[in-house]
Amino acid sequence: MTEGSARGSRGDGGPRGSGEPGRSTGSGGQGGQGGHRRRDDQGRERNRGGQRKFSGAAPSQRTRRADPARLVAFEVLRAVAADDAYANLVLPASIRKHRLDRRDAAFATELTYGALRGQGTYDAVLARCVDRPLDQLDPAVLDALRIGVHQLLGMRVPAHAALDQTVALVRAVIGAGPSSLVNAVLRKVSARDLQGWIDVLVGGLTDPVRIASLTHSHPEWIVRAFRQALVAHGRDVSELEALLAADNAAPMVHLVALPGLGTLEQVLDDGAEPGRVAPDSAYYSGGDISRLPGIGTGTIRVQDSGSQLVARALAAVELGTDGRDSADRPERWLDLCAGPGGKSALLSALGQDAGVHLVANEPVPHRAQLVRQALRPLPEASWTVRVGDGREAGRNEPEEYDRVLVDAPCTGLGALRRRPEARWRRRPADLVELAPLQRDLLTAALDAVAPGGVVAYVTCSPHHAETDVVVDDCLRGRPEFERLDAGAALDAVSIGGALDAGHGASAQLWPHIHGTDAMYLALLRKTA
Ligand SMILES: C[S@@+](CC[C@H](N)C(=O)[O-])C[C@H]1O[C@@H](n2cnc3c(N)ncnc32)[C@H](O)[C@@H]1O
Repeated sequence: MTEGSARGSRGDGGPRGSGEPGRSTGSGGQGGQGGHRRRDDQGRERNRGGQRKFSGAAPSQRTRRADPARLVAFEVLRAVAADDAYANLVLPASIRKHRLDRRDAAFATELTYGALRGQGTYDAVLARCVDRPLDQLDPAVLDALRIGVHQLLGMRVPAHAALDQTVALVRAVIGAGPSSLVNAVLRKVSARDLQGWIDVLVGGLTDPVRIASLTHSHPEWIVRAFRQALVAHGRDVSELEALLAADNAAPMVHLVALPGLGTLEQVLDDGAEPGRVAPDSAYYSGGDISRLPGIGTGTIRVQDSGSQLVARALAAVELGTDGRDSADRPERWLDLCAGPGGKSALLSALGQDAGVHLVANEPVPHRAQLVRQALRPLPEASWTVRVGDGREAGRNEPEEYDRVLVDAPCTGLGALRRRPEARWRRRPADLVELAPLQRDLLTAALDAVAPGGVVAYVTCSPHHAETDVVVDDCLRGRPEFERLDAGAALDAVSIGGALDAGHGASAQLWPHIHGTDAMYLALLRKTA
């Protein structure tokens, strides 16, 4: 597991002056002696001077005041576990509530996301250090332990600080009772580094899936699915390690400037890097994006480069001429599953010069409202947002559209790096539940597309059951559809023009190869 190795390491710079604005002092840490921690702009925590020993004071005698950044991480983990909350929604609110400065916010973010992503490996380590099954622990204590373990193994926070501060957190928010247990367990954990623990966990194992699962903190069924998808798309199975590791690295925020509307100049001046695969894109890791120019007006949007590429591929791919009357009229495009509107906005911007009218369909009213917001920078006459069930599009509007995007509801297994808790929440049963909807939506799109028109079937998941299997099922008995080379279509709209996303019946983007979410694309053209 690579979590935190870059962002969470310590000790690569000198100590800062104690009067520095925004420095978090915490309280009573380091054995209740009032020791200060310092964090740099990335939230890395540093030693004040050399390694210190663990506190001599009994856990029950130590401070009860929790470091606010750790408190934030704890609150988010609790909300995720107890309320099924999404970390990326709860975290910013908790950071605001506790008024963390930029450094503490970075530390809290790394601690929260790292503890969530690493949970599989960390729980396996904890199981070796706790004298009872983990499900017999108070869930709040288990979350506090995970926070402690990530500091020790994923962030390389000095061991004494990780222990003392986690014990302080437990005393403050749970009570003095479990503090001795937490102290004792974390001491045991601190005896090895991450690799040392992984060696212990996988020692004697032979099943490569189990080994990869423990090493890279993914559920085994997901490891198996990734392995199968790599092979299905002609990649070497040895890439699995890199793919899993990519899910554990904190991803950069990807930005897109809507063509004809936004410019990235200022964002790049502000420290963003130019995107490497999608045109008019950038990568940003400088924190709060809301202050970036263009974000407020919606002309620059947060969107993974993979999502950008699949939308661009659909917009650019050649239509068939047979039976189409598009020479006489502007094209009509349909985004069948549009909420929250990221691809709708890019599609509409891409279609402006050709006078395209985009219908963005979304059944959930509040998500449809987000689509309207996303489309706000585009001329109102060029788009329609509709609240409706996409499954009815084929019956209600047969052969109406020239290009149809089916960005299907899916497990999201291709975006695990951006949704730290998702891998533990998803179940194989979700695939079964989503399967009929995915098929119905694609079938509706096949019916709604005009002769010569193209349907893009897209998922942010590489799982075979919701990608190629769905497309194969829906195309059975539909000889009027031809599969286009989706890899070539992606190449044609990418920077450099050679993405290596596969040139078979479908294309697959990968985090470890393309730096994108694992987006799947199939392009299906209706012949006359
Ligand atoms: C993967 S998301 C789409 C993301 C969107 N294309 C974007 O880029 O912002 C799938 C969407 O499908 C919607 N959905 C669920 N059931 C649907 C249905 N029966 N018809 C159409 N859309 C549906 C969900 O509400 C969700 O907004």
